[in-house]
Amino acid sequence: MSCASLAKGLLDLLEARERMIAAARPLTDEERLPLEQAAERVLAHDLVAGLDMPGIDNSAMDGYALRLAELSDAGLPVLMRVPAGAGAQRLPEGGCARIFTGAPVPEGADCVVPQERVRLDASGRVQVLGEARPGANIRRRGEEYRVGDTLLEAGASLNAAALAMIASQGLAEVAVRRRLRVALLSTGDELIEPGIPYETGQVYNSNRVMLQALLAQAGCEVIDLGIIADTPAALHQAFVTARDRADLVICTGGVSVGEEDHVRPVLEQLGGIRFHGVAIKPGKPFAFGYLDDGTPDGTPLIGLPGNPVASLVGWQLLARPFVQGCQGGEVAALQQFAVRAGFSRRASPGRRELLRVVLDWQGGQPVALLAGGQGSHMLRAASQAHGYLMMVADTDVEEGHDYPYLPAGQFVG
Ligand SMILES: Nc1nc2c(c(=O)[nH]1)N[C@H]1C(S)=C(S)[C@@H](COP(=O)(O)OP(=O)(O)OC[C@H]3O[C@@H](n4cnc5c(N)ncnc54)[C@H](O)[C@@H]3O)O[C@H]1N2
Ligand code: MOO
Repeated sequence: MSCASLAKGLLDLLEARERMIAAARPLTDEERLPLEQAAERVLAHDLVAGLDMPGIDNSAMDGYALRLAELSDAGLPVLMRVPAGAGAQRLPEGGCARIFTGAPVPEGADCVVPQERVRLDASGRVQVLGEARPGANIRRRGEEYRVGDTLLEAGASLNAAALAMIASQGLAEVAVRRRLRVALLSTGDELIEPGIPYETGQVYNSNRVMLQALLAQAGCEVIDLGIIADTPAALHQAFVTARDRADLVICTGGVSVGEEDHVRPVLEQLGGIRFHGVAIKPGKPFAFGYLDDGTPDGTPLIGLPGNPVASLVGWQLLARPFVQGCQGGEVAALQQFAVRAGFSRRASPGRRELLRVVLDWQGGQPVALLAGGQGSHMLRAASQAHGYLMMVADTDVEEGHDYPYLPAGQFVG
């Protein structure tokens, strides 16, 4: 989208995202962890294979290992039994071996025939039914990778399969990047914590638990500073405390333009703003800057809007890639593909709107339907959406036309 069509003073979403990614300075501190504590952490160094995989030629099936050249109508006697875990052995001439999945293929054998494809005659000799091919059902030593190969690159996120692969190398520990320490604070005198009796005009703090969950999913250590009073002095004090304890400060609310919105002026006093305002709906009053001298040597601060869905979108599209970059992880490009809209909707002037939608499969094709109310305070649709249908600023959605769809799954973790 050209900048000319953006609402005045607002950055385009993709430019703001690029700026956040470029601003991230990867943490260099690392720690060694037992594998059972390393799930979803970021690998600190390339992982190089110390063992061939598989380590031996082994059977992929329960069956019989044999020499193809010795097969005849007379069948082969079973001369040995090789369970998984057995040591190296040689197949005697003129016979075959009973073998099990994962067991070492005895030297000399060039094929494993699954037990379903043999018949044992009255004397217990093995007759192969159908054709047997050289090398069939033998998993060769090193066929997946060899000693010295790079298995994972530094920055990889340790998912369950990655942890299993590290374990399969015989390693009990792994070096990972230290968790990013994030100070989290909510502003707003109307806010009360869940569990407290409600009085008219008050608002339960829903951003706090949402961001705690999102930060935990992203592998951060959360320093929760709770609700801060809506005064410049209280916010000033909270930012100083946060700055001294954390690598990054995230606050929600008070980031718009009213006289009750103190985030921007206090950030300007204590450091400097890099940008404020992104041409998206929800999520417009997103702010990014640094405490201390306002340069990247200071502590970064992200101001998310108070409206809960605006806060969620600001996290997913802008704050999360910054956090991933700071953790030394990979920041994937936004995943999107075209999906048909099952509704029509008027455009927002000057902002891309991210509609919370569910996919309905109609005749094998996905069709996007609104997941519910689209106000930036409406959590119900956000909690049920499968993803976002991204509208172009100033362009209406017309039912039956295709639009970019961003699956929500890409924002998890
Ligand atoms: N004159 C203008 N007014 C507003 C503009 C604007 O450009 N000009 N922008 C609007 C947009 S867009 C948004 S988004 C909001 C964001 O405002 P703030 O970030 O300053 O947030 P608050 O005013 O503090 O709160 C907005 C809304 O969200 C509720 N809230 C705040 N914190 C929480 C929380 N932790 N949990 C649940 N709900 C929260 C708060 O009660 C308000 O209802 O500004 C528009 N206004
Ligand atoms: O950008 Mo705000 O999030 O529309 O409500």
